[in-house]
Amino acid sequence: MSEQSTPRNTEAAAPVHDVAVLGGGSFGTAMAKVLGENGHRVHFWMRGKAQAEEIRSTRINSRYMPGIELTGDIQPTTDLADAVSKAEIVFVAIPSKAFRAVIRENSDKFRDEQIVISLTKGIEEHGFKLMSEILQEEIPRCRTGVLSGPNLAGEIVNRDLTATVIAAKDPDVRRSVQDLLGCEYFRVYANVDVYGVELAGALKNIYAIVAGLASALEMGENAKAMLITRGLAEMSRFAVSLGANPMTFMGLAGVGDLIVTCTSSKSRNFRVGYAVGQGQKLDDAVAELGQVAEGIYTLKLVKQKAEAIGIYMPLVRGLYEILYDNASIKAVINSLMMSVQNSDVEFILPRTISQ
Ligand SMILES: NC(=O)C1=CN([C@@H]2O[C@H](COP(=O)(O)OP(=O)(O)OC[C@H]3O[C@@H](n4cnc5c(N)ncnc54)[C@H](O)[C@@H]3O)[C@@H](O)[C@H]2O)C=CC1
Ligand SMILES: O=C(CO)COP(=O)(O)O
Repeated sequence: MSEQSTPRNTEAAAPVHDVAVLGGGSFGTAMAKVLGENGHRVHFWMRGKAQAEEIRSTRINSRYMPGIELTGDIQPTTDLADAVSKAEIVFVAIPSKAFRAVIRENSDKFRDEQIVISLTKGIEEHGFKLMSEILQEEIPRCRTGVLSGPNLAGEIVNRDLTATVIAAKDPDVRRSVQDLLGCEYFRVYANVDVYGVELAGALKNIYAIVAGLASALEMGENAKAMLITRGLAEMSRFAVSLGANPMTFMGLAGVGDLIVTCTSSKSRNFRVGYAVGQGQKLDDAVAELGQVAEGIYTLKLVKQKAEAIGIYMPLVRGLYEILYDNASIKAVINSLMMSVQNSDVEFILPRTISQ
């Protein structure tokens, strides 16, 4: 049977699997919902007892997904060891700041060869580690992968059509995740460039903040296209210098995720940028959001790293100056517009190094 005609998750074909989702925020909830609707038994771990109790009794996570009913066999729990021990595959949706601590504290709960997939789009502060690297360091006995793509949680829970990417070296890991998550509204494409897929997911958050800022300033549609495209050039330049495959940036985890987060006010990173563009202080914008906007941390780390390894990232530098050095937005824009006019696609025509 050809790939196109293979039925997915038909009632007769789909076996029930035990899976764990770690993290009771927006994205953990969205992925738990997809897995539950696909007929799997979901051990849904979160820190808060009250939150777990609420989901158990009402089937709703009111703080992160108000009004969305979690149907299927989703079992909220605060017992991480129990959730992981029962699961064939574990999905981790813990913000990057807490990711290592949660995995390290519980590293002995994971089994040899167990599949563990990061859903987190961020970078660890010390050592510039991505989440898959943290998994490899903390639980090297496990088989790991990364899921990333244009995946706004608020749309997935409404069953809006969505596609994502599973990146893993091991083909069994890729296939298992495709089988578990794929359904009539959620498609899972595969990639082997784990580093590129993961780095793309973290980097695009920076440009979503830039796009939010531009939107608040009503810069226009041409400016929006310029920012997204130059953001893509900048993030792929950086990622390729660290070993990512440039072609990954043409896929869903690259340009796909960049488009959705740079054009949608459903993106938390976009919303932070928009608020700052309207004159709000960064701290106030983040506090008002009440959810994680990974880009504000990623920005600092990427700026430092880019300077350390000599990668030209004018949008990163400009946004950093606005958010952290109180630079005037107008002055930053002017300096970006008046910098040396350079190559469009530097994989075709190398940039002239004169800025
Ligand atoms: N929401 C979205 O649309 C998407 C989010 N992601 C990524 O998923 C990751 C998680 O984000 P969201 O769920 O959206 O964030 P969120 O802000 O909605 O929720 C964060 C969750 O993490 C929990 N948490 C924080 N520190 C913890 C700790 N020490 N131990 C246990 N739990 C802890 C919080 O209690 C909360 O349940 C982020 O890296 C984000 O970039 C990826 C794709 C889409
Ligand atoms: O990663 C996301 C969509 O793919 C979600 O973006 P935000 O974290 O900005 O909401």
